Amino acid sequence: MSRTFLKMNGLGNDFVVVQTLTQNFEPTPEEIRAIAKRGDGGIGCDQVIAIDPPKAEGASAYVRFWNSDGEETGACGNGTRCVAWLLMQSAGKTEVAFDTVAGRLSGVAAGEKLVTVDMGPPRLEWSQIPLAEAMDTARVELQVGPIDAPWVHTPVCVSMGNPHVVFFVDAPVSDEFATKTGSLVEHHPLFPEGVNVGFAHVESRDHIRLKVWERGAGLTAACGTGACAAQVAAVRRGLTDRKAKVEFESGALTIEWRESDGHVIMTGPVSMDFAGKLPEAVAA
Ligand SMILES: N[C@H](CCC[C@H](N)C(=O)O)C(=O)O
Repeated sequence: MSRTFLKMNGLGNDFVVVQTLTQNFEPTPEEIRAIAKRGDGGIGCDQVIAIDPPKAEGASAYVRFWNSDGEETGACGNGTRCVAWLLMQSAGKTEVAFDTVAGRLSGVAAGEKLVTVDMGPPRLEWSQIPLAEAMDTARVELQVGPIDAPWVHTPVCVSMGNPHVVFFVDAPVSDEFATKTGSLVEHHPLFPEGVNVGFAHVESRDHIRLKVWERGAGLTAACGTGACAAQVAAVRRGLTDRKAKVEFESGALTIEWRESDGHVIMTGPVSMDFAGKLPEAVAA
């Protein structure tokens, strides 16, 4: 049975979205890698997303995310905006709720191909990131080898349903630095499930410049959950107000760590690139 897909992106962080109306999409890690591969017969993307039929009352779908390395992840902010937009478009609605591994998310239309998503509350406990039990010191100096790091502070760890570590740096970092450092930290023993690595430069109390090395996907053009994590970390450090623009080289998201309920609200664009059919080999 052939499956169609939609190629979408949020600020250049790109996705192959498979919408299954009946039979759930149950790809193997190899099939995900084959889809995500750029060139050589692959479609090419940072994450693969499955929109499956809902499993619970009140949800329009059950959504899963896989990184290009084939591993499933609990959250994907830019992908969540794209899914919310798709579901609202197909239902002719301006709001939607759907379930993910990390819980129920809700989205509302915020303008032409602009979506606001409630990403839920950040998880800040050691065990929720998760961090390795063995290292229970409050201040963990990540010894990541001889790196001419322009960063200032001990990193801050935040989960948005997926693990993030945020380094505050005193100048925006290069792709080369983010790649060298991010790939070292991604599999550091402090993070038993791996980690997404953000490098945040605080420009002002409502503006952060961010670059993210993503777990299982590498350097991406933008990272929605990374933007949420960076803003939560900056508020915790007293560096930004509750609402800020989090800017990537490809564009910006508005992130608010809402005072009233502690939820993180993300607003940003979605783009539809093209539609296609999955190669037979992975269309099972
Ligand atoms: N690009 C996604 C993040 C994917 C996170 C993934 N790399 C993980 O393993 O958690 C975003 O917009 O939030």
